[in-house]
Amino acid sequence: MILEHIQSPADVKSLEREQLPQLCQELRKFLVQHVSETGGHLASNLGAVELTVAIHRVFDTAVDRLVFDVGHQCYIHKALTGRQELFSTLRQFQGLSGFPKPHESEHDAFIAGHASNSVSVALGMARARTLQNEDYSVLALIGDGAMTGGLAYEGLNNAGASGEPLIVILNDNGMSIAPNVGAMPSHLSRLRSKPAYYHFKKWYRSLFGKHPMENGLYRFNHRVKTALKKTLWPGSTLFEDMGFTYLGPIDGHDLPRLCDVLQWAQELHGPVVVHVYTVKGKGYSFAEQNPGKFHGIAPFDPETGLLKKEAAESFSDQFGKAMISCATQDERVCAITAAMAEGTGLSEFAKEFPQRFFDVAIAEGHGVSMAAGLAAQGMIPVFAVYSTFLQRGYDQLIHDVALERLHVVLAVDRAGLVGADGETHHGCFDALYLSEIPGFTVLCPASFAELRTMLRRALFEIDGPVAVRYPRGGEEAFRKDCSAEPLVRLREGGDITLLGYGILINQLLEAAELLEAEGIHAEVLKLNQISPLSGDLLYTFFGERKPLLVLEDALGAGCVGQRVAAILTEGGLSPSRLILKNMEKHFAPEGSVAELNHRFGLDAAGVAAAVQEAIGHGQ
Ligand SMILES: Cc1ncc(C[n+]2csc(CCOP(=O)(O)OP(=O)(O)O)c2C)c(N)n1
Ligand SMILES: CC(=O)[C@@H](O)[C@H](O)COP(=O)(O)O
Ligand SMILES: [Mg+2]
Repeated sequence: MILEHIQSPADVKSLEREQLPQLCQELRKFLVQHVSETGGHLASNLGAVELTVAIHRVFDTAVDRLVFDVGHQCYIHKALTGRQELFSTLRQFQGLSGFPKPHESEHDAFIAGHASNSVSVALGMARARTLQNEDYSVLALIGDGAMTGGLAYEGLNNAGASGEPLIVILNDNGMSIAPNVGAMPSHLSRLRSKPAYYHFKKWYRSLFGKHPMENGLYRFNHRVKTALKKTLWPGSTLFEDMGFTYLGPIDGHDLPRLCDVLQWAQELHGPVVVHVYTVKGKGYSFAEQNPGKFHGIAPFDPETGLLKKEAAESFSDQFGKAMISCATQDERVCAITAAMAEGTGLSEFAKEFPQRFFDVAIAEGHGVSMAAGLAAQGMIPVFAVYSTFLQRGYDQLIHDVALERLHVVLAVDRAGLVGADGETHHGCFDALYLSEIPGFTVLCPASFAELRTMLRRALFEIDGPVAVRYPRGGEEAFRKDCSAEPLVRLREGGDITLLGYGILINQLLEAAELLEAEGIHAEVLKLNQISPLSGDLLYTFFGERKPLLVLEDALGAGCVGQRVAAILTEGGLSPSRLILKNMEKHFAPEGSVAELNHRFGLDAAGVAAAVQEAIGHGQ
């Protein structure tokens, strides 16, 4: 066994070249074994094994800066940088994160989770290095999916022209989570089919010995050749036009070649794109055959590739079905996804209504603006998007949608705590930022039936922009009936009001039971619409002044609880005591949703304890 002796990248460097294929084989086995137990992002990591080993052979990530894009492909890097023994805790509460985390290791240069920012971050680091007169390499490792995001082009545009030494490694496997879409993937696939130029470059370079950049003639020729090529050769790549030296395409599973090319890229001492093509899921047949399923997978049996526990029906599944029914009824209904068709439950819709389904790639801002355009011309666009990724479209929501009160519907999936993906992926902001935008109606179903009803209301009854926000996963214990009213009383009680929205209502109902056993009678109110909040409606429910607890899996500042309390105070009905149970100013880490709710005191026990502390037993 080689892998068990790898404690740091220095151990990778000290291996003989002949030992490297075995290391790669062991790494793949290690990945499959661990991810099958914990769940995680398997396919992308399997495809990046040789590439990561090559990076550690050529660079020193304790000094050189390796910026991962998205970061879901960092597992091999973690295994090679002293974190192998933590893999049994991968993506668990207080365990090893599934994404790069600078606080975990000096080898993790930057945090990651959201796509397409790596080139910008790397350019910032490269500029800092130059300003500080230091000498190290900066690398951005970006996939072809992440390369469809607009932010990547802002970075490339700036980096290519800057002349800063910076290496962008483009790991092109033809896949986002699903097959990649759009013009850029087509450009890349054309490049993949034309490796001849790279071979010529390689041969020409070999004429100048081991370190051609040290040869003045080579350096001069390189500059002349680049200039001539830009002027005369119309087939140059987008990257070259942007000011990068383009090296590729290179077989990303050919380790010796990868090492040579990375060395070469380092010596070029300018903006370089290394275009590597890989196979997503490489080396594990189930993942190679079905890279989408193994992109991010729950625990599975490594022998059969089957999930250990079949996933229960989710809000996303229900949303997908409801969308088919709405689109059947009304030809104006369209669906938009930003590379998350499967995750948002839209795969069947895409098959049934291919003309009215738009995958815009990893481009949430564009998705919002395109929805605005569709709405402006009389269609009913529904943009299904994870809460966390919608953050990328905040300006477009205000500028392109809200100012003209366009009827754009947002299906905000993964609202609230999401679990194992951790701080970069929780949807703890949308309830605040959507409610802030004038004219937005924000609906919060707590059951499948409510999701169906609210989606219909959003599409066919409510004017202007509407968001329907619902959580990751399935229904909980809440009574599965459905209420369309903006505010509903679920339980009577004279000692305190417990107010919540979405599935957190389950914790409130459970807390009310716990409190009842202690002799505290809690009323439970459920907000179905968190914006706009009607004073008149609130006043009818809060006629009698008593303590109020508001439960939210959102940040504290600007939360619904604060807004409700302000409205009540304005109406002279301020609660006798206000208890806001939310995440205050904390980013939640990874962990199961139940563990995280417990950590922040948002579970039934936490709510009951807060009530008891605030109003005591003697009520
Ligand atoms: C802004 C943003 N939108 C969506 C996602 C969800 N997402 C995570 S990985 C991924 C596909 C990335 O494809 P690629 O960069 O090619 O990496 P691969 O998985 O193929 O290695 C998507 C859409 C995200 N992380 N960030
Ligand atoms: C890395 C990434 O951003 C996605 O793969 C994300 O992890 C998907 O999350 P779900 O598992 O909730 O679909
Ligand atoms: Mg890809």
